[in-house]
Amino acid sequence: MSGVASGVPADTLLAHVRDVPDFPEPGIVFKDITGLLVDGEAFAEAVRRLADIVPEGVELIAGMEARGFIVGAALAAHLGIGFVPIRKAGKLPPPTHRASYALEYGEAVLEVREGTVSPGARVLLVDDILATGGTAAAAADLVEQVGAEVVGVTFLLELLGLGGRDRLGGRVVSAVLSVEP
Ligand SMILES: O=P(O)(O)OC[C@H]1O[C@H](OP(=O)(O)OP(=O)(O)O)[C@H](O)[C@@H]1O
Ligand SMILES: Nc1ncnc2[nH]cnc12
Repeated sequence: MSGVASGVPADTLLAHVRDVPDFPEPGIVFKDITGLLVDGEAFAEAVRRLADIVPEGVELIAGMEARGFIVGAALAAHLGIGFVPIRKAGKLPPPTHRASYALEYGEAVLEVREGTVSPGARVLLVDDILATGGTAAAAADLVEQVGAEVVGVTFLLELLGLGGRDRLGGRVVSAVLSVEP
């Protein structure tokens, strides 16, 4: 499912990502992608670049609340395939499947509505940022709980040095951009 790579350098996209020190808590440098989303050309370029690195054979995209909805749904529409929201606890009516996880700042529970991911479906997980990998690992557990296959995990931005890839074990992991945290 490769798209045509454009000539826009990756650092042009990175220039739209703002560093916010000590947010949401002291010691965290928050990578704010709002500037990339609000610029139509940059957002479109980001979606094309995500499409370029989608593994072959993906049937469905699952995105993690909330920023994974933005990039995941845009990518799914670009590719013409379906999108499943993986939500934080308490947002979806029952019945749901659940998985708990820890992230760079705090802990949370993810849920997916029963019946939205079919057993055997070839699913690509999509999120904006890979940090410790806790969110993506929990989302992968959820998808596998229902008997579907995680064919890859794709991010807009990978924060290097936080062990995210290690946390995702032998999975196919790809990212459009990468930076030191
Ligand atoms: O690799 P990890 O350490 O798990 O961190 C990455 C996750 O953290 C952020 O989400 P956050 O939970 O802040 O929620 P949001 O998308 O609702 O802002 C980001 O959008 C990823 O989902
Ligand atoms: N440093 C960071 N910036 C933005 N989102 C994040 N999610 C986890 N770590 C993050």
